[in-house]
Amino acid sequence: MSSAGLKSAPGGALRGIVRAPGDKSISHRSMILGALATGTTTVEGLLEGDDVLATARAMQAFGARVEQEGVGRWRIEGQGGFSEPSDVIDCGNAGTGVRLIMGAAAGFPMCATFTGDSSLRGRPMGRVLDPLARMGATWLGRDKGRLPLTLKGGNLRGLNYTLPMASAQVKSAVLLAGLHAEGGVEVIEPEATRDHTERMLRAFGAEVIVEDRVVGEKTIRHIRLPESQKLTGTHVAVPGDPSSAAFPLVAGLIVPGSEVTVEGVMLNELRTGLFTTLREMGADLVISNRRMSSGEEVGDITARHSKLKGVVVPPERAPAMIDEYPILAIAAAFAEGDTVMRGVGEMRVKESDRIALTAAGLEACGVDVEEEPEGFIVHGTGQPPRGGATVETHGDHRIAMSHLILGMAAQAPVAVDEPGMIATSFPGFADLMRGLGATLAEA
Ligand SMILES: O=C(O)C1=C[C@@H](OP(=O)(O)O)[C@@H](O)[C@H](O)C1
Ligand SMILES: C=C(OP(=O)(O)O)C(=O)O
Repeated sequence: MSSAGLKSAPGGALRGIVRAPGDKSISHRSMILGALATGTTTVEGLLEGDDVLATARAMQAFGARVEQEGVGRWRIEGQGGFSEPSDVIDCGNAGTGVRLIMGAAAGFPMCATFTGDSSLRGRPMGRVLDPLARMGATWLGRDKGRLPLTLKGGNLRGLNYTLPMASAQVKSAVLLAGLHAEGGVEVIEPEATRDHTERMLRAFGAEVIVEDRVVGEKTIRHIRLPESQKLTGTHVAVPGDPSSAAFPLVAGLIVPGSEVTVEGVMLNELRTGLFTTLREMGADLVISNRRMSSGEEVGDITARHSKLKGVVVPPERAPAMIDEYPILAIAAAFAEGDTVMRGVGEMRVKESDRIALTAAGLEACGVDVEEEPEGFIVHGTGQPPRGGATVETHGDHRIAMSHLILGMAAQAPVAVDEPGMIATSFPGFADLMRGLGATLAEA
């Protein structure tokens, strides 16, 4: 990892056609389900980011054979289950990796010790450990369920679990544990979250029953996994990541004269809240070439420089864009009027406290931001912000990329520390942006 910072500078229009990197959520899941399944799983378009590579190593440690066959092309020989690892499982920076793997591992009668980098060791794991403990798993670790911790699984009982927070990671951990629980599991979602685990379980041959029940004004989703599901290896084509596509697309919207197309972006509506919001702000975003790929809709998205206006983002949209608020806040800094983002308390427990760091980064760049306990408001003036700051990222890839995009259209360059962390989700970010014409240099 480079210790130098990275700096972006305002320059000419951004133009070109690029491919979105593979979706991180689906990439993790393809490794984990491939290892749990019996037989061969082949993956194309895998995101070879640090988070997913940590999950690949973990799957090897649990007994699967995992091999890279070419760029983005991987083969996993699953053993139909996990065997006890002989060393600590280090999930690096990945909340998705460790939470889903703990869920999967809980199904087997063995001990596994998990850790991660300093950011991951600070993130709450109780949200996964609580339902797993109710199913009969035990764990030993620090107060509040922070990593490192040791989990002992096996002989799980079924569970009917209402998610206390909108979290696809918690839902997925319960479903994966449920593969080996007597009576199966049911997860009840007060707010629907990304459904990649459900879709992929089906693709591997499991029965997953999803029912939407209307209760008053709300629709509550019930996801049931009956007991004794068998997974069989399959082929997974990983679609492009909308969370990564967001960066070049917002750059296209805020840099004058730009036209940027990102091809092959997944359009699952539980992931595309950002694009809906940007359109409400007046963004010229056009989706073309809609098609299906491995059970997910994908399309090409073109962004042209646009005059944006502030909006109130409906809080119920948060699960469909939870990782995209930092880059939305950058777009909001160029918009005229207030952009109100509420109901996003979950942002505080990501790789960093993303509400605090987005607000601090924008303020350092001359933008007026109001922070609230569970949200924030960006007061845009319709003019490019001043920029001219070095932004602290606390090792958060999305905070780093967001502020580098800001620097491409601000009045003065913007630098970020720890740019190496960008490789957790978007290893080719700097080169891809340079290919579009952006000015990015070591700082
Ligand atoms: O399930 C997933 O792949 C993810 C779920 C989200 O986390 P939560 O489940 O904590 O909301 C998201 O922030 C993360 O980047 C990926
Ligand atoms: C929150 C994120 O990932 P994770 O929870 O997997 O670390 C993210 O990629 O923005």
